[in-house]
Amino acid sequence: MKTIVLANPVSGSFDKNKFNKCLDILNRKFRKIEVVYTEYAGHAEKIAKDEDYDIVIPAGGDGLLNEVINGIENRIDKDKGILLYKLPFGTSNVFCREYKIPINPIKAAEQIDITNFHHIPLGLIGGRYFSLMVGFGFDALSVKNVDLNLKKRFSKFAYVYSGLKTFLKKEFHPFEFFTNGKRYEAYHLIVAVSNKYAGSFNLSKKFKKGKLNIFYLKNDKKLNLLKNILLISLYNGFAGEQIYSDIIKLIGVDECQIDGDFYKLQMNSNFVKIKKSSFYLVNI
Ligand SMILES: Nc1ncnc2c1ncn2[C@@H]1O[C@H](COP(=O)(O)OP(=O)(O)OP(=O)(O)O)[C@@H](O)[C@H]1O
Repeated sequence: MKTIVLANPVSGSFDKNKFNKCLDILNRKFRKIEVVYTEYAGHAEKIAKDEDYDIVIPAGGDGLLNEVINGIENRIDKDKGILLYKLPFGTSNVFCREYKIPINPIKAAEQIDITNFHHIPLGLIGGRYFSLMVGFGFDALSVKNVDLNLKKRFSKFAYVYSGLKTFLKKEFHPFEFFTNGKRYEAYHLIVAVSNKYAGSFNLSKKFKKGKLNIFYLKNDKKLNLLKNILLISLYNGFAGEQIYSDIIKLIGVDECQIDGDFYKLQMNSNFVKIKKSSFYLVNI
């Protein structure tokens, strides 16, 4: 069994000492480990797609994990049964919170147990897979406007600041989507396969795992948007409309955030689909 650890040395909470301790633990557990430090955005995706391995352990944030997942899902031999685990060295580590991987990376390394594993639901839009969510409107623009220097210095608060600026300044545009035999119009939309959002908040108490959980606001009233931001942050719940589906056709919008990173879609007409991961997430 070949294990590859892909570390992003510029991820939000990367710490060389802690990482070395994690490697000591992993070296004791696995016989053959290769460690690669990413050198640029996209590097982890290329390795995950092209290299030979049985277990892959990204050490970084949700953006790094998203690259690894897209790398695996685009492999020719993606059904060979790759195992995946994650060491949380990111800014918000939403994926680890969703799947109850300890937020302390050393504890996460200690608790890895490759005798337990399962597929996880993924979303797919415009050729990109996601393990958390895709967001449009306020969600997308807040991520787009994050100042990367502020993110380096103030971590999560850079997102809060960007959200505030976006909320105060931006006008939002309507777009439409079709699902379950109906047409919907929205200004803000989150399509989630994970209930955890922006850290440890929950999107909904009625979240359905294995479905596209669709949260949308059908008007652009700022008060309505504010109410939702506050409700998610304070009460773990979304006050707008919530529906479930397996497939959505979305028209009139091409800017989104995927798993916390801004992404420009190639077209402004796209399907969002639910998929089962071809890899297995190692359980704890
Ligand atoms: N060596 C590198 N130099 C610059 N960018 C990189 C490098 N390696 C990976 N990246 C990019 O950095 C982005 C952010 O990294 P990552 O997700 O690991 O940390 P984060 O943003 O702090 O955490 P989170 O996504 O949980 O908030 C990723 O989308 C990835 O494409």
